[in-house]
Amino acid sequence: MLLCCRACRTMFSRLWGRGVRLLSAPEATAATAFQSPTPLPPTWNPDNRQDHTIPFPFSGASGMRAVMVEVIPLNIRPFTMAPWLFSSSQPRDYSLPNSSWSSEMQKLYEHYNNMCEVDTEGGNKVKGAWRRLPSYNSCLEYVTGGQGGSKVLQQEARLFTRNIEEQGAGFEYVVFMKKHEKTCICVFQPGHLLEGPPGYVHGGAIATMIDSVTGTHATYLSGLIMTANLTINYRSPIPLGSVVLVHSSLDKVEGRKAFISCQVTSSDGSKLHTEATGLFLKVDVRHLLGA
Ligand SMILES: CCCCCCCCCCCC(=O)SCCNC(=O)CCNC(=O)[C@H](O)C(C)(C)COP(=O)(O)OP(=O)(O)OC[C@H]1O[C@@H](n2cnc3c(N)ncnc32)[C@H](O)[C@@H]1OP(=O)(O)O
Repeated sequence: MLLCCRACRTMFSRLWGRGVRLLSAPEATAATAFQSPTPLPPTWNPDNRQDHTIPFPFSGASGMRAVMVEVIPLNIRPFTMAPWLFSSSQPRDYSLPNSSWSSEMQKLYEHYNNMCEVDTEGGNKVKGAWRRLPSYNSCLEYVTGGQGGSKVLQQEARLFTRNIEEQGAGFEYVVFMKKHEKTCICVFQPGHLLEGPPGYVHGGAIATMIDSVTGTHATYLSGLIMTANLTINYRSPIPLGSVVLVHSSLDKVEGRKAFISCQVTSSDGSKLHTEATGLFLKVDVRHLLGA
């Protein structure tokens, strides 16, 4: 971490005593040498090819004094760190269309969105079978899970799938839920940063999407949950930049356990890419906070 501006120094002061220390001059030199500019591999899309370099050493406004500090990993859980690290003002809904969405993605979004409940001019809601689930940091009003759950989710931390700033580069997706049938469908457009085999999506990125969609589904049905088990079979590769559907359906609930199955298919449903089953356990908020 480089203390180069007021924001960095503010964050540093918040983290001081929680696993952060100043580096000595030789240590700082070694750290900067280690982080020299590294070109990343070319991206999957020939039209989109560019060398990504990390500008370093930092060349900020003149007159600023940069200091290296080391962040020592401590047993600090992300939920307890979140309020200091993420402090933008208004939560943004990352599941709304943006300019990176292909026309197919947009079309599928509109298809499901047109079947969702809508607000009328009189302020009433007209019921549709489907509901669009807003992204992690703007979903509080819909979450089952009581006050404790709300407190955890009230923070503005983003699910990591929503942490790639460049639109279209990572996980572009929107989830819709059909509550009465206990199903969810996610329209997913994987971007070039998710590359695994050349031109195809990395299996870990597919697992991430499956966990996120089924986990979100379980959260809306049961409140706070954690994934206990996820079993995945990869049937056919997913081309980067394509649009696929992630189908999630609740199989059964047994006490704290929700069993959910999932299929990833091509957008017309004709090709099966991946199938999975997951077990989600309802947890107390204290479990997440490590109490
Ligand atoms: C609004 C949207 C925003 C929210 C949107 C969020 C979307 C993203 C969701 C991402 C979710 C994640 O990735 S969560 C991160 C990945 N997961 C984790 O890190 C979980 C780590 N594991 C744990 O914390 C724990 O092991 C738990 C919570 C899973 C279970 O612990 P526990 O609560 O103490 O339960 P325990 O007594 O052990 O077990 C209870 C019962 O479950 C069974 N059980 C427990 N684990 C397993 C297992 N792996 N496979 C089979 N069965 C199991 C036990 O046999 C027992 O059955 P019986 O004897 O009662 O019959």
